[in-house]
Amino acid sequence: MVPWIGKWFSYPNEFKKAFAANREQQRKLVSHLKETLDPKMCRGFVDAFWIHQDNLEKSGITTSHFHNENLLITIMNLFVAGTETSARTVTWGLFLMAKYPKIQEKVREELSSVVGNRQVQFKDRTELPFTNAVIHETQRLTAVAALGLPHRTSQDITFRGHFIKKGTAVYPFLFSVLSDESKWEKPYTFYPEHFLDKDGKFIQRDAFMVFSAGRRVCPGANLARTEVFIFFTTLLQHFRITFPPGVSEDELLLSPSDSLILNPSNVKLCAVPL
Ligand code: HEM
Repeated sequence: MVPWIGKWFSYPNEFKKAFAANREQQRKLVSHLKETLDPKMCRGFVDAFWIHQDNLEKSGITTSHFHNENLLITIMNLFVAGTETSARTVTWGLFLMAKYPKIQEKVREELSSVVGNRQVQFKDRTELPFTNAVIHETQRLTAVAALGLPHRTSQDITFRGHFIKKGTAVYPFLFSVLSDESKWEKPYTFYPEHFLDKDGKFIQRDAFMVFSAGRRVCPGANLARTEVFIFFTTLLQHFRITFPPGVSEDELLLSPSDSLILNPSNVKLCAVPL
């Protein structure tokens, strides 16, 4: 189902090297922030972490989770989980707008009639059902985090007739629910109508699980929804997204490049100012 995943295991050294380089980059960033820390002026998450750690140490608590290793890993998690996912969702959205110019025009018309020339705000979403449906459909079809993250079974369990031993790593393969033929009218087609009722009103769908579900559902989902909505709509307000000259719409394939967070292959798009 996901043949590219084999490559991750074929090149473990490449993976380890990339991880080590990333870690070194974050370490430098954190050291710089520590050197320039002013406890009276908190600049963000890392400063808040240091200040809290310092307070705990001053009160004699040395066994908390606020230690350097946790800080580094948390920052790496936030960068990986919080930037690639949202950025690639917007990239896919623009890619699909180039591939489906009539849908792009319909989004722009809705934006123009509801928002006009002012800056889009997240609360406008309720008045923009078609645009909202296009963004949801982009996320459904392209499933940037198709594989979810690994979980581990906390006990022996039999699931749909399959015995799974305690401690087994399991992946919530989200692409399966996002393309389930019993849930979606046209699972493999870009079809914003999946999220619209017959009167053109936006509808939520239970099978829309791009952020996974349950206790480990993506904690950044609300931030991601806001970011994706604001970036996508603002770009479409100001630019027409087209293919580069000489590239036909058929050449823009929906198959993603090999990666844990799925990205369109070899995309080059033009943003023409309006
Ligand atoms: C379109 C954007 C995003 C998508 C599609 C997405 C999707 C996901 C998915 C599928 C998971 C795995 C959940 C599971 O284990 O079952 C996850 C986990 C996570 N996401 Fe997101 N995410 C997005 C944006 C963000 C943002 C903006 C942040 C934070 C700034 C974030 C932070 C995290 C973290 C920290 C986890 C791990 C949670 C844990 O291990 O319990 N994500 N995300």
